Amino acid sequence: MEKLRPLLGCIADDFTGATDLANILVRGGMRTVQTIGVPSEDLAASLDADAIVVALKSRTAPVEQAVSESLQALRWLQGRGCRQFFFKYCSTFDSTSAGNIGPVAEALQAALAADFAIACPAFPAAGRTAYMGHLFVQQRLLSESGMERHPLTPMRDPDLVRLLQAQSRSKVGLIAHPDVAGGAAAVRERIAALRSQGVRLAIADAISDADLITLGEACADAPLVTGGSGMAQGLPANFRRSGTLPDADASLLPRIAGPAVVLSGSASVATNGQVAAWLRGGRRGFRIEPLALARGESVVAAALDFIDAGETTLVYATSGADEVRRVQAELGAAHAGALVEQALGQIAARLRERGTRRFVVAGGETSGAVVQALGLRALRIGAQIDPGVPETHSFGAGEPLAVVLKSGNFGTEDFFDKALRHLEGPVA
Ligand SMILES: Nc1ncnc2c1ncn2[C@@H]1O[C@H](COP(=O)(O)OP(=O)(O)O)[C@@H](O)[C@H]1O
Ligand SMILES: O=C(O)[C@@H](O)C(=O)COP(=O)(O)O
Repeated sequence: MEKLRPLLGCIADDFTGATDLANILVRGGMRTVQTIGVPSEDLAASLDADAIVVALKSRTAPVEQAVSESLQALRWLQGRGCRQFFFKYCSTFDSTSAGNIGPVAEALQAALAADFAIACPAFPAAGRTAYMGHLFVQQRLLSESGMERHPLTPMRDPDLVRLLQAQSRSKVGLIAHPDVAGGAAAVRERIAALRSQGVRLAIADAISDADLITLGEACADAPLVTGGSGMAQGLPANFRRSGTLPDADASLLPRIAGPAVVLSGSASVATNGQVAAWLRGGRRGFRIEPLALARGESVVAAALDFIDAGETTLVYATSGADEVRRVQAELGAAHAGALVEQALGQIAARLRERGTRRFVVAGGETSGAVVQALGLRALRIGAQIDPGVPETHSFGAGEPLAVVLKSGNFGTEDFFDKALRHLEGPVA
């Protein structure tokens, strides 16, 4: 088979966010692989894809580190021959108070000699919309959505132009909704006007998928696009229009058989509902107690004893906000998180040795820990299970595994069952 040259090179600031973006690209008909960090050259040879997403863990890293890792990823993607580049951040614009999004976007712009880039975190399918430069989560402004209390990236300003301007050296502008509603030509006109005023980065409004398609079309010739996963929705059509992307189902993956496990270290509201629904259904569950881990009890061994290859087990540290606060007050948030992540990582690695082949993981940080403990290097992206969450298969690191990485906020209440049913699906 002829080897594909990638068209789109993406840099994502976290693992589940990378998977979310890859899912959008696959739905747009682009065969997509996600790499765990910047890959080594030996993996490059097996990366046959229309789009490559390099997953970094740079969202909460110090600014200089986020910039240097993003530039390293860019150089690697340029070396693969990508024609356009996408910087993916969270649909809630998660950035530290020092602000990684502006500096990374500006560094990528400088490296690509791109004097203008759009910035649009909107993802209406997940309830994130941007209007007049203000970001909403469902019906609430970002700063009143709960995100203002996020432990690592508290989002207290919903005015994204002001926020991005505070993070950036260059002038930030706005492509407001009336221009977006006017279609791709109106957006291009607005971009030309902003450029003539010296604006180099502009927040773009979007309240619907149609708006995102318009913005994507307007960015057909842009060397760099930045945004949430939704902003990538319109990009595959550009490649198809230019004749570089054939019509194909990009989501086909063969079936991987073998025992399954669900690992949840996510503390978010959606995951709490999913864990509760699983347990309410009388399904097998093993609770990881961070305080027991801190006391040095053999929690990992107990979990491994409890897990039954015949019946899928949920291993979870997921707890309500009050319980997490109580644990964090005792252990410190970072230590508590590290203990849980390490335990879930160890359990995953041991289960793989015991023959488990299918892993459903909940939580961004948790996914990072599990993927690293399993030594995964790259994932081929399959069909969507729920918005933002596709099935993936590992490759380039031993026998392939079926892996589902669920961002904390994503998925319906029956997500774990749905994901397991999906992995059982017909052989492609
Ligand atoms: N019961 C708990 N007490 C304290 N920390 C926890 C608990 N359960 C999970 N954690 C930690 O909270 C963090 C959750 O982050 P993440 O995995 O990104 O999911 P989410 O962002 O959906 O909450 C992880 O570091 C995890 O180890
Ligand atoms: O854009 C989004 O909302 C997601 O892709 C994402 O990045 C979520 O991050 P986590 O909640 O940390 O998984």
